[in-house]
Amino acid sequence: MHLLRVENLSVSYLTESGEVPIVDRMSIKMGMGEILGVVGESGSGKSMMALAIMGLLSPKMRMRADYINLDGEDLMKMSVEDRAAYVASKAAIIFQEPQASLNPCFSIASQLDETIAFHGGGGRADRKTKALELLDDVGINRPDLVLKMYPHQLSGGMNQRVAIAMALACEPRLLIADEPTTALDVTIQSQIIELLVKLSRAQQSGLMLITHDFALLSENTDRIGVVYSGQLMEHAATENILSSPHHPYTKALLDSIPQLGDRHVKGSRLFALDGNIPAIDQLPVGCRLGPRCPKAERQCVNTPELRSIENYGKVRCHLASVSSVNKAEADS
Ligand SMILES: Nc1ncnc2c1ncn2[C@@H]1O[C@H](COP(=O)(O)OP(=O)(O)OP(=O)(O)O)[C@@H](O)[C@H]1O
Repeated sequence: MHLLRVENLSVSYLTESGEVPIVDRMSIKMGMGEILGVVGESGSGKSMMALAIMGLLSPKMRMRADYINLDGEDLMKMSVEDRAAYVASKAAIIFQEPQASLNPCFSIASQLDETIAFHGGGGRADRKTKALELLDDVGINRPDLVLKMYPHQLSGGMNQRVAIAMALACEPRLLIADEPTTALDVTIQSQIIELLVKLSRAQQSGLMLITHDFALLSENTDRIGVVYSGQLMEHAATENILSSPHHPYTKALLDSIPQLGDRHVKGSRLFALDGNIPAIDQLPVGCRLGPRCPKAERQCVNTPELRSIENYGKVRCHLASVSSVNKAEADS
Protein backbone atom coordinates (compact mmCIF):
# COMPACT_ATOMS: atom_id res chain seq x y z
CA MET A 1 0.00 0.00 0.00
CA HIS A 2 1.17 3.52 -0.76
CA LEU A 3 1.58 6.20 1.88
CA LEU A 4 1.09 8.99 -0.64
CA ARG A 5 -0.32 8.97 -4.16
CA VAL A 6 -0.71 12.26 -5.94
CA GLU A 7 -2.25 12.33 -9.42
CA ASN A 8 -2.13 15.32 -11.74
CA LEU A 9 -1.58 18.00 -9.12
CA SER A 10 -1.60 21.49 -10.61
CA VAL A 11 -1.09 24.78 -8.78
CA SER A 12 -1.58 28.26 -10.19
CA TYR A 13 -1.73 31.72 -8.76
CA LEU A 14 -4.45 34.19 -9.47
CA THR A 15 -3.71 37.52 -11.06
CA GLU A 16 -6.07 40.20 -12.40
CA SER A 17 -5.47 38.88 -15.90
CA GLY A 18 -6.07 35.22 -15.02
CA GLU A 19 -4.37 32.15 -13.57
CA VAL A 20 -0.62 31.65 -13.93
CA PRO A 21 0.32 27.95 -13.73
CA ILE A 22 3.17 27.11 -11.33
CA VAL A 23 2.90 23.33 -10.98
CA ASP A 24 1.72 21.30 -13.98
CA ARG A 25 -0.02 17.94 -13.48
CA MET A 26 2.53 16.44 -11.12
CA SER A 27 2.04 12.81 -10.13
CA ILE A 28 4.08 11.13 -7.41
CA LYS A 29 3.90 8.03 -5.28
CA MET A 30 5.59 7.13 -2.01
CA GLY A 31 5.56 3.73 -0.34
CA MET A 32 5.20 3.33 3.43
CA GLY A 33 8.47 4.30 5.09
CA GLU A 34 9.99 5.37 1.77
CA ILE A 35 12.43 8.26 1.42
CA LEU A 36 11.69 10.27 -1.71
CA GLY A 37 14.03 13.00 -2.87
CA VAL A 38 12.57 15.85 -4.91
CA VAL A 39 15.23 17.81 -6.73
CA GLY A 40 15.23 20.74 -9.15
CA GLU A 41 16.50 24.27 -9.65
CA SER A 42 15.20 27.16 -7.61
CA GLY A 43 11.76 28.25 -8.82
CA SER A 44 10.82 24.87 -10.32
CA GLY A 45 7.75 24.43 -8.10
CA LYS A 46 9.00 21.99 -5.46
CA SER A 47 7.76 24.04 -2.51
CA MET A 48 4.39 24.78 -4.10
CA MET A 49 3.85 21.07 -4.67
CA ALA A 50 4.65 20.36 -1.00
CA LEU A 51 2.47 23.20 0.30
CA ALA A 52 -0.41 22.03 -1.90
CA ILE A 53 -0.18 18.51 -0.45
CA MET A 54 -0.15 19.97 3.07
CA GLY A 55 -3.07 22.33 2.30
CA LEU A 56 -0.91 25.35 3.15
CA LEU A 57 -1.16 27.37 -0.06
CA SER A 58 -1.93 31.07 0.27
CA PRO A 59 -5.46 32.19 -0.69
CA LYS A 60 -4.05 33.63 -3.94
CA MET A 61 -3.21 30.12 -5.11
CA ARG A 62 -5.51 27.55 -6.71
CA MET A 63 -4.86 23.81 -6.75
CA ARG A 64 -6.42 20.93 -8.63
CA ALA A 65 -5.69 17.21 -8.53
CA ASP A 66 -7.40 14.00 -9.61
CA TYR A 67 -6.62 12.77 -6.11
CA ILE A 68 -4.17 13.19 -3.24
CA ASN A 69 -4.33 9.95 -1.36
CA LEU A 70 -2.55 10.14 2.01
CA ASP A 71 -2.46 6.97 4.12
CA GLY A 72 -5.61 5.61 2.50
CA GLU A 73 -7.81 8.72 2.34
CA ASP A 74 -8.32 11.10 -0.58
CA LEU A 75 -7.73 14.67 0.63
CA MET A 76 -9.51 16.06 -2.44
CA LYS A 77 -12.78 14.55 -1.26
CA MET A 78 -12.64 16.20 2.19
CA SER A 79 -13.99 19.54 3.37
CA VAL A 80 -11.34 22.16 4.16
CA GLU A 81 -11.79 21.58 7.92
CA ASP A 82 -11.70 17.77 7.72
CA ARG A 83 -8.71 17.92 5.44
CA ALA A 84 -6.76 20.21 7.80
CA ALA A 85 -7.46 17.93 10.78
CA TYR A 86 -6.59 14.78 8.82
CA VAL A 87 -3.36 16.19 7.40
CA ALA A 88 -2.34 17.44 10.87
CA SER A 89 -2.76 13.89 12.20
CA LYS A 90 -0.77 12.27 9.38
CA ALA A 91 1.83 14.69 8.05
CA ALA A 92 4.20 17.45 9.11
CA ILE A 93 6.48 19.81 7.24
CA ILE A 94 9.72 21.53 8.14
CA PHE A 95 11.07 24.49 6.24
CA GLN A 96 14.41 25.94 5.20
CA GLU A 97 14.25 28.53 7.97
CA PRO A 98 13.51 26.86 11.31
CA GLN A 99 12.10 30.21 12.42
CA ALA A 100 9.15 29.49 10.13
CA SER A 101 8.10 26.72 12.54
CA LEU A 102 9.15 28.44 15.80
CA ASN A 103 7.64 31.46 17.54
CA PRO A 104 10.36 33.83 18.87
CA CYS A 105 8.10 34.96 21.77
CA PHE A 106 7.72 31.57 23.44
CA SER A 107 10.18 29.21 25.08
CA ILE A 108 10.97 25.87 23.42
CA ALA A 109 9.17 24.20 26.36
CA SER A 110 5.90 26.00 25.81
CA GLN A 111 5.96 25.50 22.02
CA LEU A 112 6.71 21.80 22.28
CA ASP A 113 4.15 21.41 25.05
CA GLU A 114 1.44 23.04 22.95
CA THR A 115 2.13 20.74 20.01
CA ILE A 116 2.27 17.62 22.18
CA ALA A 117 -0.98 18.64 23.94
CA PHE A 118 -2.67 19.27 20.57
CA HIS A 119 -1.85 15.72 19.58
CA GLY A 120 -3.30 14.29 22.80
CA GLY A 121 -0.09 14.05 24.79
CA GLY A 122 -1.67 13.41 28.25
CA GLY A 123 -1.07 15.32 31.52
CA ARG A 124 1.55 18.01 32.16
CA ALA A 125 4.20 15.63 33.55
CA ASP A 126 3.76 13.17 30.66
CA ARG A 127 4.03 16.00 28.17
CA LYS A 128 7.26 17.22 29.73
CA THR A 129 8.71 13.71 29.59
CA LYS A 130 7.66 13.47 25.94
CA ALA A 131 9.26 16.87 25.16
CA LEU A 132 12.54 15.74 26.75
CA GLU A 133 12.42 12.49 24.78
CA LEU A 134 11.79 14.31 21.51
CA LEU A 135 14.73 16.67 22.05
CA ASP A 136 16.87 13.69 22.92
CA ASP A 137 15.71 11.89 19.73
CA VAL A 138 16.87 14.80 17.59
CA GLY A 139 20.33 14.70 19.17
CA ILE A 140 20.11 17.59 21.63
CA ASN A 141 22.52 16.88 24.48
CA ARG A 142 21.00 18.82 27.37
CA PRO A 143 17.26 18.78 26.62
CA ASP A 144 16.45 20.09 30.09
CA LEU A 145 18.44 23.28 29.42
CA VAL A 146 17.18 23.73 25.87
CA LEU A 147 13.57 23.46 27.01
CA LYS A 148 14.01 26.68 29.00
CA MET A 149 15.49 28.60 26.07
CA TYR A 150 13.98 30.81 23.36
CA PRO A 151 14.71 30.36 19.63
CA HIS A 152 17.05 33.39 19.51
CA GLN A 153 19.29 31.74 22.13
CA LEU A 154 19.93 28.72 19.89
CA SER A 155 22.05 28.30 16.75
CA GLY A 156 20.42 27.69 13.35
CA GLY A 157 21.27 23.99 13.53
CA MET A 158 19.83 23.65 17.05
CA ASN A 159 16.68 25.48 16.01
CA GLN A 160 16.28 23.13 13.05
CA ARG A 161 16.63 20.17 15.45
CA VAL A 162 13.91 21.71 17.62
CA ALA A 163 11.72 22.25 14.52
CA ILE A 164 12.20 18.56 13.66
CA ALA A 165 11.26 17.62 17.24
CA MET A 166 8.08 19.73 16.91
CA ALA A 167 7.26 17.94 13.64
CA LEU A 168 7.88 14.55 15.27
CA ALA A 169 5.56 15.47 18.16
CA CYS A 170 2.73 15.02 15.63
CA GLU A 171 3.93 11.42 15.08
CA PRO A 172 3.59 11.93 11.32
CA ARG A 173 3.35 9.05 8.86
CA LEU A 174 4.79 11.53 6.33
CA LEU A 175 7.40 14.20 7.01
CA ILE A 176 8.11 16.73 4.29
CA ALA A 177 11.45 18.50 4.68
CA ASP A 178 11.60 21.48 2.32
CA GLU A 179 15.24 22.49 1.87
CA PRO A 180 15.86 21.72 5.57
CA THR A 181 19.58 22.47 5.47
CA THR A 182 19.95 25.32 2.98
CA ALA A 183 20.11 27.96 5.70
CA LEU A 184 22.64 26.00 7.79
CA ASP A 185 26.38 25.82 8.02
CA VAL A 186 27.89 23.19 5.68
CA THR A 187 29.20 21.13 8.61
CA ILE A 188 25.72 20.97 10.16
CA GLN A 189 23.91 20.14 6.90
CA SER A 190 24.90 16.50 6.74
CA GLN A 191 24.13 16.01 10.45
CA ILE A 192 20.55 17.21 9.91
CA ILE A 193 20.05 15.05 6.82
CA GLU A 194 21.49 12.02 8.65
CA LEU A 195 19.13 12.74 11.53
CA LEU A 196 16.06 12.93 9.26
CA VAL A 197 17.02 9.71 7.48
CA LYS A 198 17.75 7.90 10.77
CA LEU A 199 14.41 8.96 12.28
CA SER A 200 12.49 8.04 9.15
CA ARG A 201 14.08 4.58 8.99
CA ALA A 202 13.60 3.99 12.74
CA GLN A 203 9.94 5.01 12.73
CA GLN A 204 9.11 3.60 9.29
CA SER A 205 7.60 6.95 8.38
CA GLY A 206 7.82 8.42 4.89
CA LEU A 207 10.23 11.28 4.27
CA MET A 208 9.99 13.65 1.32
CA LEU A 209 13.30 15.45 1.10
CA ILE A 210 13.11 18.53 -1.11
CA THR A 211 16.36 20.08 -2.23
CA HIS A 212 18.23 21.61 -5.14
CA ASP A 213 21.33 19.67 -4.07
CA PHE A 214 21.47 16.32 -5.88
CA ALA A 215 24.51 15.20 -3.92
CA LEU A 216 22.41 15.18 -0.73
CA LEU A 217 19.98 12.69 -2.24
CA SER A 218 22.37 10.17 -3.72
CA GLU A 219 23.03 8.28 -0.50
CA ASN A 220 19.89 9.01 1.45
CA THR A 221 16.87 8.29 -0.72
CA ASP A 222 15.01 5.30 -2.14
CA ARG A 223 13.53 7.18 -5.08
CA ILE A 224 14.08 10.55 -6.70
CA GLY A 225 11.72 12.88 -8.55
CA VAL A 226 13.38 15.47 -10.78
CA VAL A 227 11.36 18.65 -11.26
CA TYR A 228 11.90 21.36 -13.88
CA SER A 229 9.73 24.39 -14.56
CA GLY A 230 6.70 23.03 -12.69
CA GLN A 231 6.82 19.57 -14.26
CA LEU A 232 8.08 16.20 -13.12
CA MET A 233 10.78 15.28 -15.66
CA GLU A 234 11.90 11.95 -14.25
CA HIS A 235 10.85 9.73 -11.34
CA ALA A 236 12.70 6.51 -10.59
CA ALA A 237 14.60 4.47 -7.99
CA THR A 238 17.69 6.34 -6.79
CA GLU A 239 20.05 3.62 -8.04
CA ASN A 240 18.47 3.81 -11.53
CA ILE A 241 18.74 7.58 -11.67
CA LEU A 242 22.36 7.56 -10.51
CA SER A 243 23.49 4.73 -12.79
CA SER A 244 21.53 5.53 -15.97
CA PRO A 245 19.63 8.83 -15.86
CA HIS A 246 17.32 9.01 -18.88
CA HIS A 247 16.41 12.70 -18.95
CA PRO A 248 18.98 15.21 -20.28
CA TYR A 249 18.10 17.53 -17.39
CA THR A 250 18.86 14.82 -14.81
CA LYS A 251 22.10 14.02 -16.61
CA ALA A 252 23.05 17.69 -16.56
CA LEU A 253 22.34 17.94 -12.82
CA LEU A 254 24.44 14.86 -12.12
CA ASP A 255 27.28 15.98 -14.36
CA SER A 256 27.51 19.24 -12.44
CA ILE A 257 28.34 17.47 -9.16
CA PRO A 258 32.00 16.66 -8.45
CA GLN A 259 31.19 14.29 -5.57
CA LEU A 260 29.36 11.74 -7.67
CA GLY A 261 32.49 9.67 -8.25
CA ASP A 262 32.81 7.84 -11.56
CA ARG A 263 30.56 10.19 -13.45
CA HIS A 264 33.22 12.85 -13.24
CA VAL A 265 36.63 12.35 -14.83
CA LYS A 266 39.23 13.99 -12.62
CA GLY A 267 40.66 17.17 -14.12
CA SER A 268 37.81 17.64 -16.61
CA ARG A 269 35.40 20.57 -16.42
CA LEU A 270 32.09 20.10 -14.65
CA PHE A 271 29.09 20.43 -16.90
CA ALA A 272 26.61 23.28 -16.55
CA LEU A 273 23.48 23.91 -18.60
CA ASP A 274 23.43 27.23 -20.41
CA GLY A 275 20.69 29.71 -19.54
CA ASN A 276 18.11 29.78 -16.79
CA ILE A 277 14.83 28.16 -15.92
CA PRO A 278 12.15 29.92 -18.03
CA ALA A 279 9.86 32.49 -16.45
CA ILE A 280 6.56 30.75 -15.79
CA ASP A 281 4.69 33.20 -18.05
CA GLN A 282 7.23 32.77 -20.90
CA LEU A 283 7.37 29.01 -21.33
CA PRO A 284 8.90 27.67 -24.54
CA VAL A 285 6.79 25.72 -27.02
CA GLY A 286 7.00 21.95 -26.55
CA CYS A 287 9.50 20.58 -24.03
CA ARG A 288 10.15 23.16 -21.32
CA LEU A 289 13.85 22.24 -21.24
CA GLY A 290 14.08 22.53 -25.05
CA PRO A 291 16.02 25.82 -25.42
CA ARG A 292 18.61 24.69 -22.84
CA CYS A 293 18.76 21.02 -23.76
CA PRO A 294 22.05 19.79 -25.29
CA LYS A 295 20.19 16.90 -26.95
CA ALA A 296 17.19 18.81 -28.33
CA GLU A 297 15.89 17.69 -31.72
CA ARG A 298 13.17 18.86 -34.04
CA GLN A 299 10.50 16.70 -32.33
CA CYS A 300 11.10 18.50 -29.01
CA VAL A 301 8.83 21.35 -30.15
CA ASN A 302 6.04 18.88 -29.35
CA THR A 303 5.03 18.66 -25.69
CA PRO A 304 6.41 15.45 -24.12
CA GLU A 305 4.22 13.43 -21.75
CA LEU A 306 5.51 11.58 -18.70
CA ARG A 307 5.96 7.98 -19.84
CA SER A 308 6.91 4.74 -18.11
CA ILE A 309 10.06 2.95 -19.11
CA GLU A 310 10.21 -0.73 -18.33
CA ASN A 311 12.45 -1.64 -15.37
CA TYR A 312 13.33 1.99 -14.87
CA GLY A 313 10.71 4.58 -13.92
CA LYS A 314 9.01 7.52 -15.58
CA VAL A 315 10.54 10.04 -17.92
CA ARG A 316 9.21 13.11 -19.75
CA CYS A 317 11.42 13.17 -22.83
CA HIS A 318 10.83 12.26 -26.48
CA LEU A 319 14.35 10.88 -26.72
CA ALA A 320 14.30 8.49 -23.77
CA SER A 321 14.64 4.82 -24.85
CA VAL A 322 11.69 5.00 -27.19
CA SER A 323 11.64 1.25 -27.84
CA SER A 324 10.86 0.33 -24.23
CA VAL A 325 8.39 3.06 -23.49
CA ASN A 326 4.79 2.52 -22.41
CA LYS A 327 2.25 5.19 -21.62
CA ALA A 328 2.59 6.29 -17.98
CA GLU A 329 -1.03 5.49 -17.19
CA ALA A 330 -0.36 1.82 -17.76
CA ASP A 331 1.97 1.84 -14.76
CA SER A 332 -0.56 3.05 -12.17
N1 LIG B 1 3.43 33.77 -3.41
C1 LIG B 1 3.70 33.59 -4.71
N2 LIG B 1 3.01 34.29 -5.64
C2 LIG B 1 3.28 34.12 -6.94
N3 LIG B 1 4.19 33.25 -7.42
C3 LIG B 1 4.89 32.55 -6.55
C4 LIG B 1 4.70 32.67 -5.14
N4 LIG B 1 5.57 31.84 -4.52
C5 LIG B 1 6.26 31.21 -5.50
N5 LIG B 1 5.86 31.64 -6.71
C6 LIG B 1 6.38 31.20 -8.02
O1 LIG B 1 6.11 29.83 -8.14
C7 LIG B 1 7.15 29.18 -8.83
C8 LIG B 1 7.59 27.98 -8.04
O2 LIG B 1 8.14 28.41 -6.79
P1 LIG B 1 8.62 27.39 -5.68
O3 LIG B 1 8.95 28.17 -4.44
O4 LIG B 1 7.64 26.30 -5.53
O5 LIG B 1 9.95 26.80 -6.33
P2 LIG B 1 11.05 25.89 -5.65
O6 LIG B 1 11.40 24.87 -6.67
O7 LIG B 1 10.59 25.37 -4.33
O8 LIG B 1 12.24 26.91 -5.46
P3 LIG B 1 13.24 27.10 -4.22
O9 LIG B 1 14.20 25.96 -4.31
O10 LIG B 1 13.87 28.40 -4.50
O11 LIG B 1 12.41 27.09 -2.98
C9 LIG B 1 8.23 30.20 -9.06
O12 LIG B 1 8.11 30.66 -10.40
C10 LIG B 1 7.90 31.30 -8.09
O13 LIG B 1 8.29 32.55 -8.62
